[in-house]
Amino acid sequence: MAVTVEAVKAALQGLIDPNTQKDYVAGKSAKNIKVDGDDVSFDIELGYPANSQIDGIRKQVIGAVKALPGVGNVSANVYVKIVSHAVQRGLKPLPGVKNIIAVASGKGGVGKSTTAVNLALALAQEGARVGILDADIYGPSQPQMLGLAGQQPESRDGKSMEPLVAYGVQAMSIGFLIDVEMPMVWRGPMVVQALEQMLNDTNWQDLDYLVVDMPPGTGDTQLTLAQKVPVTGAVIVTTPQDIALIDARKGLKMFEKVSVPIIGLVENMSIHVCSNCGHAEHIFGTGGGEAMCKDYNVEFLGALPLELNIREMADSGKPTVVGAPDSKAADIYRTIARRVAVKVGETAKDMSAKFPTIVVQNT
Ligand SMILES: Nc1ncnc2c1ncn2[C@@H]1O[C@H](COP(=O)(O)OP(=O)(O)OP(=O)(O)O)[C@@H](O)[C@H]1O
Repeated sequence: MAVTVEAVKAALQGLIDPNTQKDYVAGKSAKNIKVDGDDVSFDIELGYPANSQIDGIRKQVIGAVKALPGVGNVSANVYVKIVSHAVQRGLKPLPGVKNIIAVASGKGGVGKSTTAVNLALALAQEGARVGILDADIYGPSQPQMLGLAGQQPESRDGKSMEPLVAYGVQAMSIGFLIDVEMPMVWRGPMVVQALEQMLNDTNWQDLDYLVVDMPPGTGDTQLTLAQKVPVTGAVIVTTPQDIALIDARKGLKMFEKVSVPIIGLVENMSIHVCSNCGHAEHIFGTGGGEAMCKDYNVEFLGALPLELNIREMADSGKPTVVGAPDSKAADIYRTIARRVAVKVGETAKDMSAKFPTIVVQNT
């Protein structure tokens, strides 16, 4: 029986992409299906970085098509194409940056910066071009966590700045631009201007994702930033205790108010496993993050344990994803990163480049 394009399509329709949970036809990944005699070739386009996934997906799709009666050689070109997605109405995406992901928290100290850096590193490990912008005015910690402490960005033309680079991730920090010893009342008003400068005057090199480590909280400064930074979506980090969750809710509402889609929630310091006896304790309570996600119809991206190693590695300039890539925690960060990328891929695409600028002239 001769093989047909329809039969190949049906076979791909019967397979679920393990990351998007959609079949390859409904998810618009299957392209260019060609049948030449017995031989079949097709493309599978993934909208998220997938270094660790490509081989598995190639085997999965080739296996299913090979099982069709009458099929000879099967070749599948599985590749990644990350596109730019829409930002808040009235804002323009940044040139050279396809997607900005804000990492925020309702209150300080919940592990937002640690989550942001591991998220950026995990996206880079999966093959994406990634930058991190440290806008955490209360404690800019990205230079330390990336082993860049003491370094300063260079300017080649006296106007724009070159990002520093660590582990393949381009980095810029508000700590480079303002005196963090200065009292907060003076720093506050400078934050918005400094952030705009970092966004616009950094020579970001062709980024798929720019992760922005936002200042914690839901005050005026945070609201202004949420309005001014052209983001694709926001990730909220919280710990499971009630008091942090109340603040996380406020964070979620703040982004909703300014029409920024919520990518999901990360629960940090979820459980503590004693490194001596292995006993597991929910120090900050349990189930709060997931319950909140159900209430607000937001994706629960994952939960990180409270683990000495996570803090030590971040402090030493080699966060878990690069410092202990084979650890369980690194695996959780990578899973969260993949979910974030898939979720970004599902938001509305940026069409601004497709429309001509319309100028109304009185003649
Ligand atoms: N899962 C974890 N296990 C152990 N320590 C952690 C974990 N996550 C973060 N930490 C540590 O907790 C401290 C606070 O984390 P971090 O700076 O990421 O929080 P933050 O929410 O960004 O705080 P702020 O916004 O106030 O700067 C850091 O010392 C960090 O190393």
